[in-house]
Amino acid sequence: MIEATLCFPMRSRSNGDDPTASADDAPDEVLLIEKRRGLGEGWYNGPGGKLESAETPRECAVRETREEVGLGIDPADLEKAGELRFLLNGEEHTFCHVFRTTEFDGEPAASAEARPEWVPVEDVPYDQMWEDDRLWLPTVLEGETVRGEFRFEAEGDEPLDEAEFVDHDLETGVSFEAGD
Ligand SMILES: COc1nc(N)nc2c1ncn2[C@H]1C[C@H](O)[C@@H](COP(=O)(O)OP(=O)(O)OP(=O)(O)O)O1
Repeated sequence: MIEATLCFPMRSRSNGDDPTASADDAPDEVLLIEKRRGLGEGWYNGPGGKLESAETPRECAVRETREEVGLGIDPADLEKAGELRFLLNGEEHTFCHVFRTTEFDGEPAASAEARPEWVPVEDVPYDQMWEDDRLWLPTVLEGETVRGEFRFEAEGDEPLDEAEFVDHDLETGVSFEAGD
């Protein structure tokens, strides 16, 4: 079983040029990446990746976001937003910790792994993303929490990103342990 993370940096569009903007404006843009290699290549997703040994999920989300798009994040500024279990042919394939943050340093920059893009939350390109994303990501981008199980079926040794999405269970408004 793979343990992995996804991180969704968010900002308010109006905090840029709009003189009437307030720091309290709700975040309405999310930083997505177009994945350039590996699992989910060519699709949009949040920055993220697999945990390295002895790394916590928060440390992984911080490291992957820095490596993929160059943003600096304090682990304490990550808000746990979800836990997703992906099953392939009935076996647990990936357990994914989802984080959201509005606190980060720097400007996103492309890397060998990812091309970053700020996207208004109403324009998230779900037709160019993992099929499960449209079920849980809107809730995460609204500031809520999710816990879900998503089941995929594949022929032979087909990888997860070529498998067929079959069904799911999803719970919203869940609580996570402090520090999770
Ligand atoms: C099955 O549905 C999925 N949906 C979404 N949105 N994201 C998923 C799904 N399955 C896996 N993922 C995420 C989890 C990780 O963030 C990435 C895959 O990461 P990758 O395998 O590329 O891991 P890295 O550590 O970055 O890769 P390297 O080994 O190349 O360093 O997809």
